[in-house]
Amino acid sequence: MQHTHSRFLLPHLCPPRALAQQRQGEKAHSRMLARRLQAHGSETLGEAPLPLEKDREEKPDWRTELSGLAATLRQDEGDGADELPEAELGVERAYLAGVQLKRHGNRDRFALSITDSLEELRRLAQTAGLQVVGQTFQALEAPHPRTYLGTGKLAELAAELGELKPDTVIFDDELTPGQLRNLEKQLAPCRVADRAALVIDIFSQAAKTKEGQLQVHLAQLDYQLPRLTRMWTHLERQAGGRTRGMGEKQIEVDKRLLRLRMAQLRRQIEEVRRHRKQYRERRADQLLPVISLVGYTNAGKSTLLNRLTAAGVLAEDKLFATLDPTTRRLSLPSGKEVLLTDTVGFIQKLPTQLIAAFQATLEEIESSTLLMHIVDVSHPNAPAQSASVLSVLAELGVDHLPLVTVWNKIDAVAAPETVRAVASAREGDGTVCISAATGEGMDGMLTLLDRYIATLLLPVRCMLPFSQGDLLAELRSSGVVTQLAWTEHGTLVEARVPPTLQGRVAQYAVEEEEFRDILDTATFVERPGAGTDTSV
Ligand SMILES: Nc1nc2c(ncn2[C@@H]2O[C@H](COP(=O)(O)OP(=O)(O)OP(=O)(O)O)[C@@H](O)[C@H]2O)c(=O)[nH]1
Ligand SMILES: [Mg+2]
Repeated sequence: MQHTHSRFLLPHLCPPRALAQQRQGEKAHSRMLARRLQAHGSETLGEAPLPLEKDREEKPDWRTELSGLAATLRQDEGDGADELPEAELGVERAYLAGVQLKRHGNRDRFALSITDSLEELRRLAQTAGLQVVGQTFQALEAPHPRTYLGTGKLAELAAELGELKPDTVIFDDELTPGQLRNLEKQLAPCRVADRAALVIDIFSQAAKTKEGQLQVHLAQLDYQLPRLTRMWTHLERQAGGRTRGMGEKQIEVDKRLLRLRMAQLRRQIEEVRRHRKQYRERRADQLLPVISLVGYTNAGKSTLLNRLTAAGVLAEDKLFATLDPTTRRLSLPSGKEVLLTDTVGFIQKLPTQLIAAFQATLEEIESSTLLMHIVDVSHPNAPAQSASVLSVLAELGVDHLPLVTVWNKIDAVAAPETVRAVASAREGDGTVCISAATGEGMDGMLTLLDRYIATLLLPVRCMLPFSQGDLLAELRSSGVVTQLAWTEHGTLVEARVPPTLQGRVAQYAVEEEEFRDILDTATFVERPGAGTDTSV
């Protein structure tokens, strides 16, 4: 069961393999020391010493050193080269394979072309630290149910793999457990992985918070559960098929253990969430409207959060740079304060295990007042990326939330004027064009947010006792107060407020008619001006 404890699904990042790499490294280091000793005329040439922990601490990048050493050894001594192939030094070579669907239904009008999808897979592979050595695809009505590719194409692929000798072949779609088993048999010794495992591994590398790590671990186990059988085929091979029963029994035991572990993880996630929620509820700014930044991975969500709030979130040209949500306060031009949340990016063919595992994080999105859909308009596949974000939002059941579309990276498009014209002609309020990198378009975008937020707030009319001064202050800060009057019984308020605040003033609510009556007799009345200013 060691595979279930590993942090990664792809073999290149598994601890056992890392260990093997380390051992290889140590051997090489020993050989280097031995050769140095030889060069310096020492007589001690027996068992060369292993590098001490201390040595390694002083040279944190000992692998880089080893790569150089491996090259030297290859030149110097033929035998050394066999023991230190590139893969053993941390660079795993991968080959990519995909299927181009011959017929797209209307739903897939915006689906990525196979070349673009493979290009994206290449970027994913690189993000995971793999070196891509080649790629291929086949046009099919649908992936072959047993082998993903057709028989002829598979033979071709096997021959190509024989030539290029990559460590792993990665398929562009999630393979069924059956496809995975068959492909492993036919493509051995090359290992077989799929897009889902790759994305889950990248998430695993990126998760920083406890909750994020638990969620990724859950996704890994969920992915492994139906695929467990393959881990035990060696038992059957060893005994020429006679121990078949034993292997199967073991699988059952493993599956049960895995399910138990998953249940435990779910409980832990729930626990962490409860803590976070309690903490959040104690924060006063919980009552502010929440705007969530959603969008395709690498669209520029974190860059925008950083520009607007100096959040200092890591933003880089890398897929899935952000995994754990970050929230910051933001003042809109009207003076209204909102919370802006940066979320995990989406990708086409998002593994279902991840959607399930990230349900907790995505509930954050669910409780948003407004979504801001950030699109990298400079990307050649922007329409396809947009469409897949919208379909993931629908899959998550949050497509009912109001959404503002923001076309980012306008600085990087060839014809910005044309793009701007298309944007402003779009339905509804149009689409704002910005550059999170240069700051262009920020004012227009913030004004639009102000307008949206004002319309999204719910109307309330209430009579607050004088003892509820704090609540009145909250109404002013997170809502838009439209009328205010002082009476001998308390403060009469008409305002538009975020849904969270509406519940809290409900007990002081007054009907419109009653409101008018009290207003007529009020001693002092203020009309701050609807929707424009809250500084009453
Ligand atoms: N030219 C240009 N580049 C930008 C702009 N905004 C972001 N970028 C770059 O795009 C890359 C991705 O930006 P991020 O902010 O990390 O993107 P993200 O949406 O948070 O990505 P994930 O967290 O990976 O989902 C970085 O290299 C940014 O510097 C922009 O307006 N113009
Ligand atoms: Mg990010």
